Amino acid sequence: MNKLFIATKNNGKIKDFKGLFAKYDINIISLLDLDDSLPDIEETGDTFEENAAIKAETIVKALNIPVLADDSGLEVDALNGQPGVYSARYAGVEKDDTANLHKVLNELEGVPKEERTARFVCVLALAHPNEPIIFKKGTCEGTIVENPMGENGFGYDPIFCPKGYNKTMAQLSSQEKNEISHRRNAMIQLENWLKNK
Ligand SMILES: O=c1nc[nH]c2c1ncn2[C@H]1C[C@H](O)[C@@H](COP(=O)(O)OP(=O)(O)OP(=O)(O)O)O1
Ligand SMILES: [Mg+2]
Repeated sequence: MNKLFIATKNNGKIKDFKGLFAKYDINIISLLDLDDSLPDIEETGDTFEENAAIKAETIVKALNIPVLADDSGLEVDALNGQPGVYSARYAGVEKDDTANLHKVLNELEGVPKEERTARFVCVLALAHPNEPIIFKKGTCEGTIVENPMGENGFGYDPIFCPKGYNKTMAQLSSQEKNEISHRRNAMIQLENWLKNK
């Protein structure tokens, strides 16, 4: 079976990718499968593309294998696109999903439903040793609800209602999320690019 290394430590992303890659019979491996010999990767970029490139290229250099990386986040229109690239550390502490989503809800207190539009963004970077890196982007439009609902998914899923749905992303099954998500839409772009290469 073919293997693909994804430069992430996020279990939620890994679960999404396992679903998205299932039809290809590709075995997903990630930073969670390595011992702690690699230092933590600092995401110092100002854009999703920069951070995705940092993650992918760091691991290509370390392991000399092809690597896929995902940098993603939530853009809230009433907050001028915040938390954006800072989504994982919006409330200050790195990767505290609950604190992060409550900060968004607090910032949006009193903002009426029609002004609570937002989107998830996912930039995938595919890097090979000695080849140019490629980027593909996917989005998923929706609105921010008033109270967290649902237990599935990760991150901001409990407060994000995808357009055309009456429930949050965390109330969808992982299969349903994978039919509409920003990650899936970026994957479609990547698949099309690889097919026509
Ligand atoms: O499908 C999603 N459903 C809900 N929330 C999501 C999703 N996709 C990204 N997000 C949020 C989580 C985190 O707050 C930030 C990603 O930050 P980001 O740096 O790309 O990922 P991360 O630090 O969790 O893992 P890693 O860098 O090891 O891949 O956006
Ligand atoms: Mg990160």
